[in-house]
Amino acid sequence: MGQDQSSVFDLAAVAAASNGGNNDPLLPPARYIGAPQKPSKMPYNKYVAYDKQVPFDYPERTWPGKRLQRAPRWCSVDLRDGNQALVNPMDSERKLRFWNLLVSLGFKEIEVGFPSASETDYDFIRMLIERELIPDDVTIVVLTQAREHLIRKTYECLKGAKRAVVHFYNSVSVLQREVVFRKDKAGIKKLATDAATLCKELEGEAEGIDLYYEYSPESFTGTEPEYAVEVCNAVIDVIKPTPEHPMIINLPATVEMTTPNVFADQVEYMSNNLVPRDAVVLSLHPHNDEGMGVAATELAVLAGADRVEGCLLGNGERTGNVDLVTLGLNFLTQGIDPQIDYSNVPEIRKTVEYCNQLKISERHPYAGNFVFTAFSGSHQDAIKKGLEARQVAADRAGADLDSFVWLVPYLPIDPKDIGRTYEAIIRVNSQSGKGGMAYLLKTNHNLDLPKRLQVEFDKVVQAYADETKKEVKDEDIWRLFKDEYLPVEESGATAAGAVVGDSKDDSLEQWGRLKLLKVSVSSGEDGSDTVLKARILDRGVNVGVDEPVEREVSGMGNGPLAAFLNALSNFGIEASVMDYVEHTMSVGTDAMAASYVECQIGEEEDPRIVWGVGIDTSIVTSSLKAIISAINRSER
Ligand SMILES: CC(=O)SCCNC(=O)CCNC(=O)[C@H](O)C(C)(C)COP(=O)(O)OP(=O)(O)OC[C@H]1O[C@@H](n2cnc3c(N)ncnc32)[C@H](O)[C@@H]1OP(=O)(O)O
Ligand SMILES: CC(C)C(=O)C(=O)O
Ligand SMILES: [Mg+2]
Repeated sequence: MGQDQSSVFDLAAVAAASNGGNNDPLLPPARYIGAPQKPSKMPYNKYVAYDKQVPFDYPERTWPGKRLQRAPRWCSVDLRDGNQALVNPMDSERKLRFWNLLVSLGFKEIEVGFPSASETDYDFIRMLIERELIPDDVTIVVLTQAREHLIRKTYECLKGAKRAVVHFYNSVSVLQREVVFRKDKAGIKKLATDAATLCKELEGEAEGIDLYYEYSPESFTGTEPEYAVEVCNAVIDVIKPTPEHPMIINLPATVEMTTPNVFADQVEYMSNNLVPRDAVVLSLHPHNDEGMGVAATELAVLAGADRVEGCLLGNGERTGNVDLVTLGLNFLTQGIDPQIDYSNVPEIRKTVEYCNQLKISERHPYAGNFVFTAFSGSHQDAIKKGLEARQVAADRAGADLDSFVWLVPYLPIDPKDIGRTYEAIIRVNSQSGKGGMAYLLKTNHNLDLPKRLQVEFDKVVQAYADETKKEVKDEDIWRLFKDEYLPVEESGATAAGAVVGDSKDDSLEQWGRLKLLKVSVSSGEDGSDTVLKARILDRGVNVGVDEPVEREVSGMGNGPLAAFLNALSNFGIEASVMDYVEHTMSVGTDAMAASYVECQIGEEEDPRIVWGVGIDTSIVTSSLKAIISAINRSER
């Protein structure tokens, strides 16, 4: 170790002794409700606040006032950093599959491996070069430590490539200088400049290759930014990039150890102090140790970074490299072209999971199974209303719905834009409300239930959800709905003259006293009243026990509904219609209609308010069936 500082552990111990360095005893107590929180047994005194390890402030920062305006240059490091983090590193078949995916998505810079580290990496890169699998507009990047034999091997591997970036790195952090390299600042800087000098010397062996360089002050986040500038500028001085032939200075958050605002300050400081800045592509290589990789990257882009390295769906060392899919789609949702084609996220996910032999989480942004699914009632209600309002607004504007502006509560992106569907947007469980069930009935069964009917049927669904304690699938909702509202057909038979639209489902118990078999409607003699004749099966109140009887009844009224209610008085049933809604369910000659009636049934002093539903090819018949449905339900 050099003489320019005492041990990092001594400094840390001093800071830790003062409560990690940042606990402020003078802060007023936090406001709270109820009992105060108790001190935990967590060993916080072991840890040292970031700015006590590497003091840094940058009041000149300008990034907080900036906004994202264009996509950075993207570089995938899946085949190198992602690969080195896998339980089973990719074989050449998997690497090639990943490579093909990256090329097809539009990546123009791809780090293809660490050729001096393994034969697999070396051979894979040779295969790409020799089989001419690298499109002219794609640049490969190869990584090497700043060590002579590894650099030499790297150049050997590149022979025959058209264009390549040699990426060399060495750690420069306070901790690694002391514990890994056991060198002082000057010694670490020399490691970097020696590597740069060797690279320049080896250029003779890289004849015919359009060669570029990338240097990473590894563990940048644990490094004094002033020192990182000193090392990077020394490397730049050796490489001598120009604006026409720039080099990449890549700032790795090898370990994420600060809040994103501090990282952005560090990056802006670097951006302002690298010389000559216009010959440098300033790059980020964020990891996600504290779960803020995406946030840190976005702020650091505001702070001046030109380029971002990461992995698809966030694979990578420990908690991963920053997720390029999330980043790209975050740009998209800000109205900025990500310049990478993420229009088929399920396909990307399939390939990434296959190649990495690792599964992503159900909640993974944009790609997880549940990210377009709402279980909770108020979310479902808002999504349903939002989708409907958007449709209305697009129709009003005469615009194509697929390209119409996307504003839907709880859905930051149109699932269709990334190859996902609406199918699973709304799923129902005990946390759901009427909106979810209504959405599924509308989307999957063309039934647009009136609001009060939704409220009524929701109680049935809710009771089922509470009883089963499971998700209520669309097929469950449909069975519950049929069982509740639609008269059940006798198993295996269709009664003579039966009207269509009855539910046939052998698994449902048959119930319901009345069944409409046939109906005819005509005008009365003076043309003012409607005369209705109906054949009705009366199975008795105790269905399956009482003997069924078929009865012909007739009635008159100022319309089919009134005439039918009048006819039903023959069964001693008193009913009146309070609300009536109908709609067609499909178009064409065999179009079906759905009717919903809210009926008051029974004595005036003790009436029951129930909804009934009818489905038929004839609107009139569907409305009569809806009345039968309501009456049957009132007696159930
Ligand atoms: C943050 C990152 O992701 S960096 C990339 C890390 N990726 C990988 O390591 C994957 C591939 N690496 C490997 O397979 C191996 O490390 C190899 C083949 C490259 C090198 O293997 P080895 O030489 O056997 O060993 P190892 O990696 O342990 O080397 C450690 C030595 O290199 C030095 N070293 C480590 N990194 C660097 C570097 N970037 N530049 C210069 N020296 C370095 C260490 O200080 C240590 O030196 P010492 O032996 O004098 O103590
Ligand atoms: C080699 C460097 C760029 C790296 O992967 C890291 O620091 O995380
Ligand atoms: Mg890394």
